[in-house]
Amino acid sequence: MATPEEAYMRIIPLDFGSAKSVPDSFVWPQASDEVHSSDGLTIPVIDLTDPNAPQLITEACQTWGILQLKGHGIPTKLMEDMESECERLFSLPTDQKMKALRSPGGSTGYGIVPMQSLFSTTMWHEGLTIMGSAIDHARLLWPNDYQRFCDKIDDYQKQMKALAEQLMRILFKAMSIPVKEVNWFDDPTNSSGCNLALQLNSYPPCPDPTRTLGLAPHTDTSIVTLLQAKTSGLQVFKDGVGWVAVKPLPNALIVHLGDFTRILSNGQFISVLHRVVVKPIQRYSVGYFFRPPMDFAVSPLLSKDLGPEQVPRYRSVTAKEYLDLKARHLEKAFSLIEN
Ligand SMILES: C=C1C[C@]23C[C@H]1CC[C@H]2[C@@]12CCC[C@@](C)(C(=O)O1)[C@H]2[C@@H]3C(=O)O
Ligand SMILES: O=C(O)CCC(=O)C(=O)O
Ligand SMILES: [Fe+2]
Repeated sequence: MATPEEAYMRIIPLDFGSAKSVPDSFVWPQASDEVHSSDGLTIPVIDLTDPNAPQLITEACQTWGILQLKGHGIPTKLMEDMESECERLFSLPTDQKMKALRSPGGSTGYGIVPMQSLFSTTMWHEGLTIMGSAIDHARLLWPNDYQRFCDKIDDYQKQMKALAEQLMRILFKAMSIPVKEVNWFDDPTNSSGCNLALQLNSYPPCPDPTRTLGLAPHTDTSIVTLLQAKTSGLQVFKDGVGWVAVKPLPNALIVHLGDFTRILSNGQFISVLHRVVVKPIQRYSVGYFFRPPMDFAVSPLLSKDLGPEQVPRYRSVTAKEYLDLKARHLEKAFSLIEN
């Protein structure tokens, strides 16, 4: 298994900007799988200010595990600023971006995503992972002009955290789980341990989009992921249907459930399998990963009023244990914790 750095080196010889063709090492045969986009089938769109939002969100989580959210209250200006910060970051010269390279086994930094090291084929993608303050990476990327980036990232994370917590309360209520069951949730001191993460994604223009993939099929290791993207490229897998294209509505946020909610809900909610296809034009996305503290015991929070017959489908694991299983086995991690 290639180390992240070795895997990364498979990308550096290819300066995406000047690629005239897709090298064999980037070829994903499944990239040309048939996808639903013309038959009108798409993911639910819900307005958070709708009085029925909790019910609608719950249904979307049980049937799709993903939805587009309007009325979320995140300032449009802030979302646009994030898009332009992505543009400013990923249009830096490669050798400048390399100064913030994610170190092998490191959890933050520039370059490939952790799951890349599980595949022998390279994804048409570059990213920056941030946990907490972005200052360490920003100082490497822009030695004389890093404050603006850090301020935007801080503001964005603060807003996203508040929205993620609001959604969590809705989901926990739907699972009829008293929020007090997960003390880290309300405990302001502990919430700093929530190991939240921000992932900035760049999918450079691709000369032959049907030959490669931006991100391979995966589920997120989160409770919930809040994603912004201006253009299409995200596809979600729906059982019995196949790949369904997501067409982002202007200023809407894509909310998808991660593995931890599937475990907490004892399989009632879906952790949506998704992938990203690429195009001849540049695409950016920003994902906010809301995750519990590393030492939090993740197990089905069986609600009392769903009756004693509720059998936990998964054994209890700490978030750290599950992350390690996921990093090594990707989707197989679920079968490794099933009772
Ligand atoms: C906070 C996170 C969540 C990460 C790891 C870390 C930073 C980057 C995220 C992704 C993004 C791309 C898919 C994925 C599977 C990957 O390899 O990197 C995600 C992973 C996870 O959701 O497990
Ligand atoms: O770019 C996208 O639309 C999705 C990105 C994603 O799945 C991720 O960052 O985990
Ligand atoms: Fe994802």
